[in-house]
Amino acid sequence: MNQKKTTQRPYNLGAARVEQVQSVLGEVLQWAHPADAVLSRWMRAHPKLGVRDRGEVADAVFDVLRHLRRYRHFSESGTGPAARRLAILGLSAVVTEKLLAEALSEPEKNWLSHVGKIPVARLPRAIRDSMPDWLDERLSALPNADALIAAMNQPAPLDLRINPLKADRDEMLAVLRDGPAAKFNPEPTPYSPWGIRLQGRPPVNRWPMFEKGEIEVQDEGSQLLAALVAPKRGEMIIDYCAGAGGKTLLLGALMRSTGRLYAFDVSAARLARAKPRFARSGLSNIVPVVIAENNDQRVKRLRGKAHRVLVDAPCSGLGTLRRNPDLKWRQHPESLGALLALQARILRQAAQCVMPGGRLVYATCSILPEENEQQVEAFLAENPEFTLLDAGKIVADRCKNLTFETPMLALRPDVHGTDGFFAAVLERVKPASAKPDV
Ligand SMILES: C[S@@+](CC[C@H](N)C(=O)[O-])C[C@H]1O[C@@H](n2cnc3c(N)ncnc32)[C@H](O)[C@@H]1O
Repeated sequence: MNQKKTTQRPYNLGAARVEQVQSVLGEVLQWAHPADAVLSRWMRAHPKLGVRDRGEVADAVFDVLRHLRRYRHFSESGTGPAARRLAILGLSAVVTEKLLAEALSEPEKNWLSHVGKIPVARLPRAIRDSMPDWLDERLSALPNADALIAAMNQPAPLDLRINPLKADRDEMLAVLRDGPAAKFNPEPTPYSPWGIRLQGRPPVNRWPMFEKGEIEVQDEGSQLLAALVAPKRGEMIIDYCAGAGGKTLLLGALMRSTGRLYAFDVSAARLARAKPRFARSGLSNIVPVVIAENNDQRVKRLRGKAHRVLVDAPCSGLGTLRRNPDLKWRQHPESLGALLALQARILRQAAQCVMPGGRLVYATCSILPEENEQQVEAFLAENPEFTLLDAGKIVADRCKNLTFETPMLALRPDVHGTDGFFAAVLERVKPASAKPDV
Protein backbone atom coordinates (compact mmCIF):
# COMPACT_ATOMS: atom_id res chain seq x y z
CA MET A 1 0.00 0.00 0.00
CA ASN A 2 1.23 3.46 -0.76
CA GLN A 3 1.85 4.94 2.72
CA LYS A 4 2.25 8.48 1.36
CA LYS A 5 -1.14 8.43 -0.35
CA THR A 6 -3.08 7.32 2.74
CA THR A 7 -1.53 9.94 5.04
CA GLN A 8 -1.91 12.86 2.56
CA ARG A 9 -4.62 15.34 3.62
CA PRO A 10 -7.44 15.46 1.07
CA TYR A 11 -7.61 18.70 -0.90
CA ASN A 12 -9.73 21.12 1.12
CA LEU A 13 -11.83 22.87 -1.53
CA GLY A 14 -13.62 25.04 1.02
CA ALA A 15 -10.34 26.36 2.42
CA ALA A 16 -9.02 27.03 -1.10
CA ARG A 17 -12.19 28.92 -1.99
CA VAL A 18 -11.98 31.16 1.11
CA GLU A 19 -8.35 31.95 0.29
CA GLN A 20 -9.19 32.72 -3.33
CA VAL A 21 -12.03 35.09 -2.45
CA GLN A 22 -9.97 36.73 0.28
CA SER A 23 -7.12 37.31 -2.12
CA VAL A 24 -9.35 38.96 -4.77
CA LEU A 25 -11.07 41.07 -2.11
CA GLY A 26 -7.68 42.21 -0.82
CA GLU A 27 -7.17 43.97 -4.16
CA VAL A 28 -10.74 44.98 -5.02
CA LEU A 29 -11.29 46.71 -1.66
CA GLN A 30 -8.42 49.09 -2.33
CA TRP A 31 -10.76 50.65 -4.94
CA ALA A 32 -7.88 51.44 -7.29
CA HIS A 33 -9.54 49.61 -10.22
CA PRO A 34 -13.06 48.48 -11.13
CA ALA A 35 -13.93 45.11 -9.56
CA ASP A 36 -14.58 43.40 -12.90
CA ALA A 37 -11.12 44.45 -14.15
CA VAL A 38 -9.44 43.09 -10.99
CA LEU A 39 -11.38 39.84 -11.28
CA SER A 40 -10.53 39.37 -14.97
CA ARG A 41 -6.85 39.90 -14.22
CA TRP A 42 -6.99 37.44 -11.33
CA MET A 43 -8.76 34.85 -13.52
CA ARG A 44 -6.09 35.22 -16.21
CA ALA A 45 -3.43 34.64 -13.56
CA HIS A 46 -5.21 31.40 -12.51
CA PRO A 47 -5.80 29.64 -15.84
CA LYS A 48 -6.20 26.19 -14.27
CA LEU A 49 -9.44 27.07 -12.47
CA GLY A 50 -12.58 25.55 -13.96
CA VAL A 51 -15.76 27.36 -14.95
CA ARG A 52 -17.44 26.47 -11.67
CA ASP A 53 -14.49 27.66 -9.55
CA ARG A 54 -14.41 30.96 -11.41
CA GLY A 55 -18.14 31.40 -11.07
CA GLU A 56 -18.06 30.82 -7.30
CA VAL A 57 -15.16 33.22 -6.72
CA ALA A 58 -16.78 35.95 -8.85
CA ASP A 59 -20.22 35.48 -7.26
CA ALA A 60 -18.79 35.64 -3.73
CA VAL A 61 -16.73 38.77 -4.48
CA PHE A 62 -19.76 40.51 -6.02
CA ASP A 63 -21.95 39.43 -3.10
CA VAL A 64 -19.49 41.09 -0.70
CA LEU A 65 -19.50 44.29 -2.78
CA ARG A 66 -23.32 44.37 -2.77
CA HIS A 67 -23.55 43.83 1.00
CA LEU A 68 -20.27 45.37 2.12
CA ARG A 69 -21.62 47.71 4.77
CA ARG A 70 -23.83 45.07 6.34
CA TYR A 71 -21.02 42.51 6.25
CA ARG A 72 -18.59 44.98 7.83
CA HIS A 73 -21.16 45.54 10.55
CA PHE A 74 -21.34 41.75 11.08
CA SER A 75 -17.53 41.51 11.03
CA GLU A 76 -17.23 43.77 14.04
CA SER A 77 -17.67 40.57 16.03
CA GLY A 78 -15.50 37.53 15.27
CA THR A 79 -11.74 37.22 15.06
CA GLY A 80 -9.05 36.86 12.40
CA PRO A 81 -8.35 39.04 9.37
CA ALA A 82 -11.35 41.21 8.34
CA ALA A 83 -10.98 40.24 4.67
CA ARG A 84 -11.31 36.56 5.65
CA ARG A 85 -14.54 37.25 7.52
CA LEU A 86 -15.90 39.14 4.50
CA ALA A 87 -14.89 36.24 2.22
CA ILE A 88 -16.70 33.79 4.51
CA LEU A 89 -19.89 35.90 4.44
CA GLY A 90 -19.75 36.24 0.65
CA LEU A 91 -19.18 32.52 0.20
CA SER A 92 -21.98 31.63 2.62
CA ALA A 93 -24.37 33.16 0.05
CA VAL A 94 -22.83 31.19 -2.83
CA VAL A 95 -21.55 27.72 -1.86
CA THR A 96 -23.05 24.90 0.20
CA GLU A 97 -22.83 24.95 4.00
CA LYS A 98 -20.88 21.68 3.82
CA LEU A 99 -18.19 23.09 1.54
CA LEU A 100 -17.77 26.19 3.65
CA ALA A 101 -17.68 24.19 6.88
CA GLU A 102 -14.54 22.42 5.57
CA ALA A 103 -12.75 25.75 5.73
CA LEU A 104 -13.88 27.12 9.07
CA SER A 105 -12.48 26.82 12.58
CA GLU A 106 -14.95 26.21 15.43
CA PRO A 107 -14.95 29.91 16.52
CA GLU A 108 -15.59 30.91 12.90
CA LYS A 109 -18.50 28.48 12.64
CA ASN A 110 -19.98 29.90 15.86
CA TRP A 111 -19.54 33.47 14.61
CA LEU A 112 -21.23 32.65 11.27
CA SER A 113 -24.12 31.02 13.05
CA HIS A 114 -24.38 34.07 15.38
CA VAL A 115 -24.49 36.63 12.53
CA GLY A 116 -26.98 34.45 10.67
CA LYS A 117 -29.44 35.05 13.52
CA ILE A 118 -29.18 38.87 13.50
CA PRO A 119 -32.59 40.30 12.50
CA VAL A 120 -31.48 42.16 9.37
CA ALA A 121 -34.83 43.92 8.88
CA ARG A 122 -34.25 45.87 12.10
CA LEU A 123 -30.96 47.39 10.97
CA PRO A 124 -31.01 50.99 9.65
CA ARG A 125 -31.54 50.91 5.86
CA ALA A 126 -28.09 52.24 4.93
CA ILE A 127 -26.51 49.31 6.83
CA ARG A 128 -29.12 46.71 5.95
CA ASP A 129 -28.97 47.48 2.21
CA SER A 130 -25.33 48.56 2.25
CA MET A 131 -25.33 52.10 0.90
CA PRO A 132 -22.89 54.85 1.84
CA ASP A 133 -24.72 57.56 3.81
CA TRP A 134 -24.42 60.21 1.08
CA LEU A 135 -26.03 57.91 -1.48
CA ASP A 136 -28.69 56.57 0.86
CA GLU A 137 -29.68 60.17 1.57
CA ARG A 138 -30.00 61.00 -2.13
CA LEU A 139 -31.90 57.81 -2.94
CA SER A 140 -34.31 58.51 -0.04
CA ALA A 141 -35.60 61.49 -2.00
CA LEU A 142 -36.74 59.25 -4.88
CA PRO A 143 -40.17 57.62 -4.95
CA ASN A 144 -40.28 54.05 -3.54
CA ALA A 145 -36.64 54.26 -2.48
CA ASP A 146 -36.79 50.95 -0.54
CA ALA A 147 -37.90 48.98 -3.59
CA LEU A 148 -35.34 50.71 -5.82
CA ILE A 149 -32.45 50.03 -3.46
CA ALA A 150 -33.50 46.42 -2.92
CA ALA A 151 -33.66 45.84 -6.69
CA MET A 152 -30.25 47.43 -7.22
CA ASN A 153 -28.78 44.93 -4.74
CA GLN A 154 -29.91 41.96 -6.85
CA PRO A 155 -27.68 40.48 -9.56
CA ALA A 156 -28.89 41.32 -13.07
CA PRO A 157 -29.83 38.84 -15.78
CA LEU A 158 -27.88 38.94 -19.04
CA ASP A 159 -29.59 40.71 -21.92
CA LEU A 160 -28.69 40.05 -25.53
CA ARG A 161 -29.67 42.15 -28.50
CA ILE A 162 -30.09 40.73 -31.94
CA ASN A 163 -28.53 42.66 -34.79
CA PRO A 164 -31.62 43.60 -36.84
CA LEU A 165 -29.47 43.63 -40.00
CA LYS A 166 -28.53 39.99 -39.60
CA ALA A 167 -31.11 38.28 -37.40
CA ASP A 168 -34.74 38.03 -36.42
CA ARG A 169 -35.58 37.82 -32.71
CA ASP A 170 -38.10 34.96 -32.91
CA GLU A 171 -35.78 32.87 -35.06
CA MET A 172 -32.83 33.56 -32.75
CA LEU A 173 -34.95 32.62 -29.73
CA ALA A 174 -35.84 29.33 -31.37
CA VAL A 175 -32.17 28.60 -32.14
CA LEU A 176 -31.09 29.47 -28.59
CA ARG A 177 -33.85 27.39 -27.01
CA ASP A 178 -32.89 24.45 -29.16
CA GLY A 179 -29.16 24.44 -28.41
CA PRO A 180 -26.82 24.68 -25.42
CA ALA A 181 -28.32 28.09 -24.52
CA ALA A 182 -31.58 26.40 -23.48
CA LYS A 183 -30.37 25.98 -19.91
CA PHE A 184 -30.10 29.77 -19.59
CA ASN A 185 -33.85 30.02 -20.18
CA PRO A 186 -33.93 32.55 -23.07
CA GLU A 187 -36.98 34.81 -23.03
CA PRO A 188 -37.90 37.90 -25.06
CA THR A 189 -37.31 41.16 -23.16
CA PRO A 190 -40.61 42.81 -22.20
CA TYR A 191 -40.08 46.20 -23.89
CA SER A 192 -37.30 46.07 -26.47
CA PRO A 193 -38.25 44.32 -29.73
CA TRP A 194 -34.60 43.28 -30.19
CA GLY A 195 -33.83 41.85 -26.74
CA ILE A 196 -33.43 38.32 -25.37
CA ARG A 197 -32.96 37.80 -21.62
CA LEU A 198 -30.89 34.94 -20.24
CA GLN A 199 -30.45 33.75 -16.67
CA GLY A 200 -27.08 32.66 -15.29
CA ARG A 201 -23.64 33.11 -16.73
CA PRO A 202 -23.67 32.01 -20.37
CA PRO A 203 -20.36 32.12 -22.30
CA VAL A 204 -22.00 34.27 -25.02
CA ASN A 205 -18.77 35.46 -26.63
CA ARG A 206 -17.92 31.88 -27.58
CA TRP A 207 -21.20 31.26 -29.38
CA PRO A 208 -21.10 31.25 -33.21
CA MET A 209 -23.98 33.75 -33.49
CA PHE A 210 -21.90 36.21 -31.44
CA GLU A 211 -18.83 35.70 -33.62
CA LYS A 212 -20.98 36.26 -36.71
CA GLY A 213 -22.29 39.56 -35.34
CA GLU A 214 -25.88 38.32 -35.06
CA ILE A 215 -26.10 39.03 -31.32
CA GLU A 216 -24.46 41.46 -28.90
CA VAL A 217 -24.62 41.76 -25.12
CA GLN A 218 -26.64 44.87 -24.22
CA ASP A 219 -28.96 45.69 -21.32
CA GLU A 220 -32.54 46.20 -22.42
CA GLY A 221 -32.48 49.77 -21.09
CA SER A 222 -29.59 50.59 -23.37
CA GLN A 223 -31.50 49.14 -26.33
CA LEU A 224 -34.44 51.39 -25.53
CA LEU A 225 -32.22 54.47 -25.79
CA ALA A 226 -31.56 53.67 -29.44
CA ALA A 227 -35.32 53.43 -29.97
CA LEU A 228 -35.58 56.87 -28.44
CA VAL A 229 -33.01 58.35 -30.82
CA ALA A 230 -35.12 56.80 -33.61
CA PRO A 231 -32.67 57.46 -36.46
CA LYS A 232 -33.94 57.12 -40.02
CA ARG A 233 -32.34 55.81 -43.20
CA GLY A 234 -30.01 58.24 -44.91
CA GLU A 235 -29.75 60.65 -41.96
CA MET A 236 -26.65 62.14 -40.41
CA ILE A 237 -26.39 61.04 -36.80
CA ILE A 238 -23.74 61.70 -34.17
CA ASP A 239 -23.15 59.36 -31.24
CA TYR A 240 -21.19 61.99 -29.31
CA CYS A 241 -19.92 59.74 -26.48
CA ALA A 242 -19.75 56.45 -28.37
CA GLY A 243 -17.26 54.68 -26.07
CA ALA A 244 -17.04 50.99 -26.96
CA GLY A 245 -19.91 51.45 -29.40
CA GLY A 246 -22.79 49.70 -27.61
CA LYS A 247 -25.43 52.19 -28.75
CA THR A 248 -23.71 53.03 -32.04
CA LEU A 249 -24.25 49.47 -33.25
CA LEU A 250 -28.00 49.54 -32.82
CA LEU A 251 -28.29 53.08 -34.22
CA GLY A 252 -26.37 51.97 -37.34
CA ALA A 253 -28.61 48.93 -37.78
CA LEU A 254 -31.77 51.05 -37.37
CA MET A 255 -30.40 53.25 -40.18
CA ARG A 256 -30.07 50.01 -42.22
CA SER A 257 -26.40 50.86 -42.70
CA THR A 258 -27.27 53.97 -44.77
CA GLY A 259 -26.52 57.65 -44.17
CA ARG A 260 -23.64 58.59 -41.92
CA LEU A 261 -23.18 57.73 -38.26
CA TYR A 262 -20.30 59.49 -36.50
CA ALA A 263 -18.98 57.65 -33.44
CA PHE A 264 -17.20 60.36 -31.42
CA ASP A 265 -15.28 59.91 -28.20
CA VAL A 266 -12.34 61.60 -26.51
CA SER A 267 -10.91 58.18 -25.63
CA ALA A 268 -9.00 56.51 -28.46
CA ALA A 269 -8.72 53.35 -26.33
CA ARG A 270 -12.49 53.05 -25.95
CA LEU A 271 -13.13 53.65 -29.65
CA ALA A 272 -10.47 51.04 -30.46
CA ARG A 273 -12.50 48.51 -28.45
CA ALA A 274 -15.54 49.39 -30.55
CA LYS A 275 -13.82 48.60 -33.85
CA PRO A 276 -14.04 44.76 -33.76
CA ARG A 277 -17.71 45.11 -32.81
CA PHE A 278 -18.31 47.43 -35.77
CA ALA A 279 -16.52 44.90 -38.01
CA ARG A 280 -18.64 41.95 -36.77
CA SER A 281 -21.87 43.91 -37.20
CA GLY A 282 -21.60 44.27 -40.98
CA LEU A 283 -22.34 48.02 -40.76
CA SER A 284 -20.69 50.29 -43.29
CA ASN A 285 -22.11 53.65 -42.23
CA ILE A 286 -20.05 54.23 -39.06
CA VAL A 287 -17.26 56.82 -38.97
CA PRO A 288 -15.28 56.58 -35.70
CA VAL A 289 -13.57 59.86 -34.73
CA VAL A 290 -11.41 60.63 -31.70
CA ILE A 291 -12.34 64.20 -30.76
CA ALA A 292 -10.63 66.75 -28.52
CA GLU A 293 -12.23 67.75 -25.21
CA ASN A 294 -12.61 71.33 -26.42
CA ASN A 295 -12.64 73.27 -29.70
CA ASP A 296 -12.54 70.18 -31.88
CA GLN A 297 -12.39 71.11 -35.55
CA ARG A 298 -14.49 68.13 -36.71
CA VAL A 299 -17.19 69.07 -34.22
CA LYS A 300 -17.08 72.68 -35.44
CA ARG A 301 -17.45 71.59 -39.06
CA LEU A 302 -20.61 69.66 -38.18
CA ARG A 303 -22.25 72.69 -36.58
CA GLY A 304 -26.00 72.68 -37.32
CA LYS A 305 -25.72 69.63 -39.60
CA ALA A 306 -26.89 66.55 -37.69
CA HIS A 307 -30.44 65.18 -37.67
CA ARG A 308 -29.86 63.55 -34.32
CA VAL A 309 -27.13 63.83 -31.70
CA LEU A 310 -26.97 61.30 -28.88
CA VAL A 311 -25.08 62.32 -25.73
CA ASP A 312 -24.66 59.13 -23.70
CA ALA A 313 -22.87 61.16 -21.07
CA PRO A 314 -20.08 60.05 -18.74
CA CYS A 315 -21.94 59.62 -15.44
CA SER A 316 -21.75 58.07 -11.99
CA GLY A 317 -23.10 54.79 -13.39
CA LEU A 318 -25.21 54.43 -10.25
CA GLY A 319 -28.07 53.00 -12.31
CA THR A 320 -25.90 49.93 -12.99
CA LEU A 321 -25.27 48.86 -9.39
CA ARG A 322 -26.77 45.44 -10.17
CA ARG A 323 -23.77 44.79 -12.42
CA ASN A 324 -21.20 47.15 -10.88
CA PRO A 325 -21.86 47.14 -7.12
CA ASP A 326 -18.37 48.53 -6.46
CA LEU A 327 -19.50 51.88 -7.91
CA LYS A 328 -21.36 52.76 -4.73
CA TRP A 329 -18.05 52.58 -2.87
CA ARG A 330 -15.91 54.11 -5.64
CA GLN A 331 -18.12 57.16 -6.28
CA HIS A 332 -18.12 60.16 -3.94
CA PRO A 333 -20.01 63.45 -3.77
CA GLU A 334 -16.80 65.22 -4.93
CA SER A 335 -16.41 63.03 -8.04
CA LEU A 336 -20.08 63.60 -8.74
CA GLY A 337 -19.52 67.37 -8.74
CA ALA A 338 -16.83 67.04 -11.44
CA LEU A 339 -19.09 64.80 -13.53
CA LEU A 340 -21.95 67.30 -13.38
CA ALA A 341 -19.72 70.04 -14.80
CA LEU A 342 -18.45 67.69 -17.56
CA GLN A 343 -21.99 66.61 -18.51
CA ALA A 344 -23.13 70.24 -18.84
CA ARG A 345 -20.09 71.06 -20.99
CA ILE A 346 -20.56 68.08 -23.33
CA LEU A 347 -24.26 68.86 -23.67
CA ARG A 348 -23.47 72.45 -24.71
CA GLN A 349 -20.86 71.34 -27.25
CA ALA A 350 -22.94 68.52 -28.72
CA ALA A 351 -26.03 70.75 -29.01
CA GLN A 352 -24.20 72.93 -31.53
CA CYS A 353 -24.17 70.06 -34.04
CA VAL A 354 -27.98 69.69 -34.07
CA MET A 355 -29.68 71.08 -37.21
CA PRO A 356 -32.84 73.18 -36.93
CA GLY A 357 -35.69 70.70 -36.45
CA GLY A 358 -33.13 68.05 -35.37
CA ARG A 359 -32.95 66.33 -31.99
CA LEU A 360 -30.52 66.10 -29.12
CA VAL A 361 -30.92 63.05 -26.88
CA TYR A 362 -29.27 63.33 -23.48
CA ALA A 363 -28.86 60.02 -21.63
CA THR A 364 -27.17 58.61 -18.55
CA CYS A 365 -27.10 55.30 -16.70
CA SER A 366 -27.66 57.12 -13.43
CA ILE A 367 -30.72 57.42 -11.20
CA LEU A 368 -29.66 60.70 -9.57
CA PRO A 369 -31.79 63.74 -10.47
CA GLU A 370 -28.77 66.08 -10.51
CA GLU A 371 -27.25 64.09 -13.41
CA ASN A 372 -30.61 63.74 -15.13
CA GLU A 373 -33.68 65.99 -14.92
CA GLN A 374 -31.70 68.83 -13.35
CA GLN A 375 -29.12 68.81 -16.16
CA VAL A 376 -31.88 68.92 -18.76
CA GLU A 377 -33.73 71.71 -16.97
CA ALA A 378 -30.56 73.80 -16.69
CA PHE A 379 -29.80 73.24 -20.39
CA LEU A 380 -33.32 74.23 -21.46
CA ALA A 381 -33.16 77.37 -19.32
CA GLU A 382 -29.95 78.43 -21.11
CA ASN A 383 -31.02 77.30 -24.58
CA PRO A 384 -34.57 78.43 -25.32
CA GLU A 385 -34.23 77.29 -28.96
CA PHE A 386 -34.61 73.70 -27.66
CA THR A 387 -37.90 72.19 -26.46
CA LEU A 388 -38.54 68.97 -24.60
CA LEU A 389 -40.40 66.22 -26.51
CA ASP A 390 -42.40 63.39 -24.98
CA ALA A 391 -40.08 60.36 -24.79
CA GLY A 392 -42.98 57.96 -24.11
CA LYS A 393 -44.66 58.95 -27.38
CA ILE A 394 -41.43 58.51 -29.36
CA VAL A 395 -40.75 54.97 -28.17
CA ALA A 396 -44.42 53.89 -28.24
CA ASP A 397 -44.13 52.75 -31.86
CA ARG A 398 -41.45 50.20 -31.23
CA CYS A 399 -41.72 49.43 -27.53
CA LYS A 400 -45.09 48.29 -26.29
CA ASN A 401 -46.31 48.88 -22.72
CA LEU A 402 -43.63 51.44 -21.91
CA THR A 403 -45.04 54.57 -20.31
CA PHE A 404 -43.52 57.26 -18.11
CA GLU A 405 -44.94 59.72 -15.66
CA THR A 406 -43.07 62.67 -17.17
CA PRO A 407 -41.95 63.47 -20.75
CA MET A 408 -38.51 62.09 -19.86
CA LEU A 409 -37.54 58.42 -19.97
CA ALA A 410 -36.64 57.00 -16.56
CA LEU A 411 -36.03 53.26 -16.28
CA ARG A 412 -35.64 51.57 -12.91
CA PRO A 413 -34.63 48.01 -11.99
CA ASP A 414 -37.55 47.68 -9.55
CA VAL A 415 -40.14 48.88 -12.09
CA HIS A 416 -38.79 47.82 -15.49
CA GLY A 417 -36.28 45.08 -14.67
CA THR A 418 -33.57 47.03 -16.53
CA ASP A 419 -30.60 48.94 -15.19
CA GLY A 420 -31.40 52.52 -14.16
CA PHE A 421 -31.37 54.70 -17.25
CA PHE A 422 -32.45 58.23 -17.97
CA ALA A 423 -32.98 60.05 -21.26
CA ALA A 424 -34.59 63.22 -22.56
CA VAL A 425 -35.24 64.25 -26.16
CA LEU A 426 -34.73 67.94 -26.97
CA GLU A 427 -35.69 69.34 -30.34
CA ARG A 428 -34.06 72.42 -31.84
CA VAL A 429 -36.97 74.49 -33.06
CA LYS A 430 -36.78 75.76 -36.62
CA PRO A 431 -36.42 79.54 -36.85
CA ALA A 432 -39.73 81.22 -37.79
CA SER A 433 -38.40 82.11 -41.27
CA ALA A 434 -37.78 78.43 -42.01
CA LYS A 435 -41.40 77.48 -41.30
CA PRO A 436 -43.68 77.25 -44.33
CA ASP A 437 -46.17 80.13 -44.66
CA VAL A 438 -49.77 79.26 -43.90
C1 LIG B 1 -21.37 56.25 -20.74
S1 LIG B 1 -19.92 56.12 -21.64
C2 LIG B 1 -20.51 55.78 -23.26
C3 LIG B 1 -20.98 54.37 -23.48
C4 LIG B 1 -21.32 54.06 -24.91
N1 LIG B 1 -22.21 55.03 -25.50
C5 LIG B 1 -21.89 52.66 -25.09
O1 LIG B 1 -23.11 52.52 -25.30
O2 LIG B 1 -21.11 51.70 -25.00
C6 LIG B 1 -19.40 57.81 -21.78
C7 LIG B 1 -18.28 58.06 -22.77
O3 LIG B 1 -18.07 59.47 -22.83
C8 LIG B 1 -16.73 59.66 -23.19
N2 LIG B 1 -16.37 61.08 -22.93
C9 LIG B 1 -15.87 61.64 -21.82
N3 LIG B 1 -15.67 62.98 -22.02
C10 LIG B 1 -16.07 63.24 -23.27
C11 LIG B 1 -16.12 64.43 -24.07
N4 LIG B 1 -15.71 65.61 -23.58
N5 LIG B 1 -16.57 64.35 -25.32
C12 LIG B 1 -16.99 63.14 -25.84
N6 LIG B 1 -16.96 61.98 -25.13
C13 LIG B 1 -16.52 62.04 -23.87
C14 LIG B 1 -15.99 58.63 -22.37
O4 LIG B 1 -14.72 58.35 -22.93
C15 LIG B 1 -16.95 57.44 -22.41
O5 LIG B 1 -16.58 56.54 -23.42
